[in-house]
Amino acid sequence: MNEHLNPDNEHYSNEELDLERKLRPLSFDDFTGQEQAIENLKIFVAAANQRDEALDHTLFHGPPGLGKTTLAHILANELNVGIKVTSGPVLDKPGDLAGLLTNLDERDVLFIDEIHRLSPIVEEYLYSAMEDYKIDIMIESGPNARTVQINLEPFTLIGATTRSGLLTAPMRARFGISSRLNYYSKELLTTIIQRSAMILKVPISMEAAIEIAGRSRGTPRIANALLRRVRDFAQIKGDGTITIEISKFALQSLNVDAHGLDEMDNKILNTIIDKFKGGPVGISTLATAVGENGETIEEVYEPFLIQEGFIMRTPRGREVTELAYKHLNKTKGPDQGALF
Ligand SMILES: Nc1ncnc2c1ncn2[C@@H]1O[C@H](COP(=O)(O)OP(=O)(O)OP(=O)(O)O)[C@@H](O)[C@H]1O
Ligand SMILES: [Mg+2]
Repeated sequence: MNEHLNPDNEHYSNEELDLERKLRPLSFDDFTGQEQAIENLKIFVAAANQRDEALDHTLFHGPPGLGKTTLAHILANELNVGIKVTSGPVLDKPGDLAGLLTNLDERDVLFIDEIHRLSPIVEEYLYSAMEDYKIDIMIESGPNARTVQINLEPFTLIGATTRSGLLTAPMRARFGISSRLNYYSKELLTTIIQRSAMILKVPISMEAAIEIAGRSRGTPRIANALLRRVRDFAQIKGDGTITIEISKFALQSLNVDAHGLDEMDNKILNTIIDKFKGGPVGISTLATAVGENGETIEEVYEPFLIQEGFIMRTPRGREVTELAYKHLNKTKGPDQGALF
């Protein structure tokens, strides 16, 4: 497994990487939530296994930290095949891709993270590999240079992206299976935190797990990260057990937002309130004001803010709700809301 090719990992310290690996579910049964997606995948995998065929190419899309990479590895495990891991920005020449593809065994998985960031040349090269399991490679150079077509073993490409809107239509069309991951409920995150605590061998009360879950922005990665930090507080300030008191104290010390909103979430809400009187404001205007790409706001930030009831989408743009004012301790100006 070429984990080192995964740029994802750059953001983590060794300790964190190690824990990430330990906490990562390895099978469908270990994986909590995303029920609809999992139920379908189980069927597709069972059918492919029964026919002894490669699983159809599969795309996972959705916000960061919800389990796309985890599911790619689970699929390889459940298919009982090998997996090679790479990512869009790393593959800059068709030759790199050819090397990976020709080393795949029958039914193996090739996982390409951040697949929306493939260069157009590499992407085009991938098309015939996906479609006919064939690629052209250039042999020799100079006057003798020529291309030969070689056959690949049937394989499964698994792509992951936080930005499905940036995938080209031809790329998207080549995935037989496409699965969108959604934010996790507080209940599911509580279960995930309890499972992680068990693996880390740290006792945790039900109340504490619920408290941490509520501050995790619907995201298992954040839930696990908070659990690890709260565990430190329990170890140093308490007797090692994660109680509700320790959790509240730790989360407050860590400045974790009561809803788990991150900096950009809060910036978006603050901007709509302060600069646009609470909205409605169009996505591109908002994007310029917060200095983020409009599509990123739509795919990565907004879904959570809408799900949690901080923002409403109206035909004239985005509007913040009462809950957003309350969350940010702001009051509506006199002329705000008067239009409605
Ligand atoms: N359903 C789940 N149950 C338990 N743990 C989960 C689940 N989904 C994700 N995790 C945990 O959250 C961490 C982050 O998940 P993962 O790396 O798969 O997210 P991702 O969607 O690939 O994120 P990114 O877009 O940033 O690459 C994993 O290490 C795993 O431990
Ligand atoms: Mg990932």
